[in-house]
Amino acid sequence: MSADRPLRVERLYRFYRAGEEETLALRGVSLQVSAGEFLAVTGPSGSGKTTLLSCVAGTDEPSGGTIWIAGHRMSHRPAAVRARLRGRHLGLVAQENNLFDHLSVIQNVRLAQRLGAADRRQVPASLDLLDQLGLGGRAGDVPARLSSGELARAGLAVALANAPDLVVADEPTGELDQATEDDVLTLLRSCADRGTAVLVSGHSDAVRRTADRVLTLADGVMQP
Ligand SMILES: Nc1ncnc2c1ncn2[C@@H]1O[C@H](COP(=O)(O)OP(=O)(O)OP(=O)(O)O)[C@@H](O)[C@H]1O
Repeated sequence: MSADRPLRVERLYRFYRAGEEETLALRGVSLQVSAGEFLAVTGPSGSGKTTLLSCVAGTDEPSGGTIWIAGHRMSHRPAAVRARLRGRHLGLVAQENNLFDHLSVIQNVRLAQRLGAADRRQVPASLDLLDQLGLGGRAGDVPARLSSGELARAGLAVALANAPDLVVADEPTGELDQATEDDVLTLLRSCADRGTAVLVSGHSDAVRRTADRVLTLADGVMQP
């Protein structure tokens, strides 16, 4: 087991307590994603997918277990350390768009690059990245002028702004029409084909078909 795999999750637990009520959302989940691999996590509503991906992204803290991102421990670290690791190693694809409305597409990408503080030599030129995603002609437009497909691409450009080791997308295709869903999955697939590790949650057959490997969560437990 290599220490510098883009993602390693070991025996992850997450309890939620709300008053008297306790929910065990993750019960000893382990998984790994290799460079260039597209892993889909599927499972019924409430099975723990969002909880798992939030812990991986460091926006939530697990109750037990360990998460390693590109050889760095993400779990049980202060929020500021998790945010720094997220900026350097992770690209997050948000369900709602992750763009600032008053900035153009290219300004959004450049802002993500300034905040991410990744190794500058690895960071793609912002316009090259937009060209790769078919958005070169939209660089100067604000999000309100983009179609839903272009918005999804622009969100992905922000996620890829710092050449992340791992892209995490929680149900990225949830609200999208079929053509835009196919578009987003094709782009995530090509990220994996260029060597990035990709972790996606989702229900659809298209997500399952696009992935190299599909794992199923049920009631917080990864199914064999
Ligand atoms: N902040 C919270 N407080 C209390 N319980 C929570 C919280 N977040 C999630 N849960 C519970 O944890 C379990 C897993 O939820 P989670 O959102 O991770 O599932 P999911 O598989 O992503 O569902 P969906 O497909 O509907 O998004 C559920 O029982 C949910 O009610």
